[in-house]
Amino acid sequence: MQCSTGNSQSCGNSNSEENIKDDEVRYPDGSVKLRNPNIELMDQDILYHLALGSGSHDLVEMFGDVKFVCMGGTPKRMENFAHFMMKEIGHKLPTGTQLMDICQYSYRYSMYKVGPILSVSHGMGGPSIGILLHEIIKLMYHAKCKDPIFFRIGTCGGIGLDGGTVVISEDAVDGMLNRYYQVPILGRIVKRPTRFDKKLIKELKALADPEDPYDTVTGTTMCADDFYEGQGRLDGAFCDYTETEKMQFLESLSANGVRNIEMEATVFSALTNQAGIKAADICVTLLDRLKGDQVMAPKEVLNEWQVRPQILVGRYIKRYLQMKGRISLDGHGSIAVKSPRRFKLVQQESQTFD
Ligand SMILES: O=P(O)(O)O[C@@H]1C[C@H](O)[C@@H](CO)O1
Ligand SMILES: O=c1cc[nH]c(=O)[nH]1
Repeated sequence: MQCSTGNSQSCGNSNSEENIKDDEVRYPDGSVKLRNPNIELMDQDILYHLALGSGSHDLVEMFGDVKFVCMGGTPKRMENFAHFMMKEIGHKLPTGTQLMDICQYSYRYSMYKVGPILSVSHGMGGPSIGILLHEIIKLMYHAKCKDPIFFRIGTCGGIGLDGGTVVISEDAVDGMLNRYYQVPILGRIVKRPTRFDKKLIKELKALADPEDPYDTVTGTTMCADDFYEGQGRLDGAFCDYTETEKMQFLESLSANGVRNIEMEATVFSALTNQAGIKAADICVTLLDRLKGDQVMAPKEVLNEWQVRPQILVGRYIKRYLQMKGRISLDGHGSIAVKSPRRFKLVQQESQTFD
């Protein structure tokens, strides 16, 4: 297997774009521009799977202040993340109100809003996150959100990494190690390059605390279309390969820089890249796939591990808001500003938080 370069030639399709121009995806004030001329000609746009619409809801009023869109597979994780962020940024709900699932009547996805943070579940696999991304990107457009940043906070299988390790994706490849997301459109295969924001990756990595009782690493993420055979497991309902073949495959992934396997990275990186939206995928490993297939860690351990990507993203968001003067520097909740000097260095190094 070879990693393709992911440029328009190797993708072999005119829809793969190397450089997306700013004015194609942003209005001068930074608000999201859609690369679909049909939408602005429509009387209203029904965001069917979110149970929201541009005709039925005042989307600017409801979502205009959103800066961070955080997504992960399960409704419970995203509800917990919303509560966690509420404490972190000291967000107070109006008296007598509580956090509500904004999309409860979609019966598809769950969505919570905490100030400038949206916390949304995406279900399992490419098609599910793909539909969500279309509608969330359109939501950003209708709400006139400015330069939003997207995070996926997920789980994965590690390649040569212990359970509980946090992996920040540098690249996303499919099960053939192609650096593109391939989708049939009007009877043609369209290949969209997968690309994460390098600066964002660097900033996140720098926010890993040496005192964290787990490792935070970066590397290539393989995105599979299946949990079992698609990830070379021996324990699916079917298996037509040997353990030796499985191990050869996993070793070849490792040799190609793949550090984890999950099921959304290609779609997530390709569609955010297509929309000109900065994005990062941060997952915790639930096991080392070089040592087994079954997820055996006890529920309490898995629950603790799942929080680790949230802590990293929480640090990023909190520090962003602190730098923007939107929350106080002495901070709230459990993510203390342990090392302001280090944060300053991160900023100087990457000239971020613009
Ligand atoms: O974000 P989550 O934990 O849902 O992502 C991974 C990839 C699949 O959707 C799922 C498989 O168990 O977990
Ligand atoms: O092995 C794993 C664990 C979580 N999610 C995956 O897709 N694979």
